[in-house]
Amino acid sequence: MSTVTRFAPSPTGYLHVGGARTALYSWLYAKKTGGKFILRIEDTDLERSTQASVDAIMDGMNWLELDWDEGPFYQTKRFDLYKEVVAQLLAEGKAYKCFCTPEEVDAMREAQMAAGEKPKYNGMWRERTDHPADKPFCIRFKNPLDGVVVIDDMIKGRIEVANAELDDLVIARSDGTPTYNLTVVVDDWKMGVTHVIRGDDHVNNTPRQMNILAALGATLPKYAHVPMILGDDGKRLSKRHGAVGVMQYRDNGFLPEALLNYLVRLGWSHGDQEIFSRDELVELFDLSACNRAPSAFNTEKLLWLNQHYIRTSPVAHVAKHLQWHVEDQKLEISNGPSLEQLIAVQGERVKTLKEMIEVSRYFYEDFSAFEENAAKKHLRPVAAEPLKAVQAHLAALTEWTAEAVHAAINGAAESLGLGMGKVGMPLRVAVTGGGNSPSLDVTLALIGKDRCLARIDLALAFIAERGEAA
Ligand SMILES: Nc1ncnc2c1ncn2[C@@H]1O[C@H](COP(=O)(O)OP(=O)(O)OP(=O)(O)O)[C@@H](O)[C@H]1O
Repeated sequence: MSTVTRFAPSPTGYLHVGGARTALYSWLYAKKTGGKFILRIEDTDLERSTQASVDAIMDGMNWLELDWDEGPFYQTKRFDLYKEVVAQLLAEGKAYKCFCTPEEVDAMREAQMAAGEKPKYNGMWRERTDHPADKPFCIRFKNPLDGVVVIDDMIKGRIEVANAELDDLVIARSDGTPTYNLTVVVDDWKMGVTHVIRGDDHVNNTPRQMNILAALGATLPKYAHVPMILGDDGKRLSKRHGAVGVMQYRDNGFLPEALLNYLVRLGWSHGDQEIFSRDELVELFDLSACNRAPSAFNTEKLLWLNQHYIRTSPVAHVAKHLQWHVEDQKLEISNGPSLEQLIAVQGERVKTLKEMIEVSRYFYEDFSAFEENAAKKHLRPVAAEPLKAVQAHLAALTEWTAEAVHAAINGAAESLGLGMGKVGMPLRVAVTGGGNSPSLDVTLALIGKDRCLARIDLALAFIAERGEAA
């Protein structure tokens, strides 16, 4: 039987990294075993679910290239099926009508708590047949009274839960709508899910769901409960706790493979290997090697991985993702270096694609002011002579290449008997506006001759003005 896994988010916001990692593990397991990965939208909470959230979740999955083989299936479109299953359980005596009012259920719980007992529905309507004709009712599942449910969890190992701990779960509300555990059970069953890989926030639901599946005569799937990713506050990341959405990482300049590599390692390891290509992951990923403990998000490591992928990925691929930031930051790049050229000079120097564009504007745009600290330090009156000399050497060049620029800077320094630094730093501030840039020869070559000469004029004017003011 081939593997079927699923990712089943509730569309109540964007896809955050906790959900994304759980989706990734389900996706990897399906790919690894040559099976199918299903996307199911658990949208039965009508008040909180929105189509915009469904779109945001799919955007996140698309960006991470977690492609689904089937779906998205919407639970709200499957109510007839759920109702049929509830009716079947009722007809077979595996579920029953409960006429308790919410007040009665509350009173029952309060009395149990006052007596020091664990609050639990006491099954008072389980065997009754004296059903009132005109009172609303919900439908409860007849949970077995004895025995234990054993979850042979692929990550957590064996978990045993006594049936005595589980009460008779409501599977349909008094308005006839099915409840969460019922819809999940029906879908996992009808969709032929063989492996339920989900966050361990669901582990308490599992024995209840297994009992309902057994009552339906369904083959039980295998379960793998993935530990939570925790936020800085030590609580599980969730939309309600302001977790960062996957697309925010795109906006912040991360490559999808860096986030994917980071997420897979956060909770799974293969020896001490840190870098995994997608193909390697499909080959090596193994649920039994997942951590049992929760993990905390570490941005430093993600940045390190991002830098690695910026440096080592095919330049055309990085350029494709960089283009998004060009547009996002509204940079006009037609009259400057190509993105491939930019990546070649800045790739080693930045940690994110966003930063790459932020620090590269001078290649494409003139600036109206020099960075204050850099100018204070390097555009002083003593810099005027070296700047004039280097400008003359540069102006005389007949070809504008990094080598020629290099020779011109050297020539200017030698003519004045100065070290390279005395010429180089003022020149850098003059042409880039600040004190940080890739190597000067390459930088000037990419900025272009006319722009460089004009910017040196501006720097000289700035120095002159400064001299007068002093
Ligand atoms: N912090 C987390 N770490 C790992 N997995 C998570 C985390 N939060 C949710 N998941 C898993 O992601 C999947 C989708 O969950 P869901 O759509 O309910 O997201 P959610 O963030 O938990 O929602 P909400 O914030 O509304 O509680 C489930 O399998 C869930 O267990």
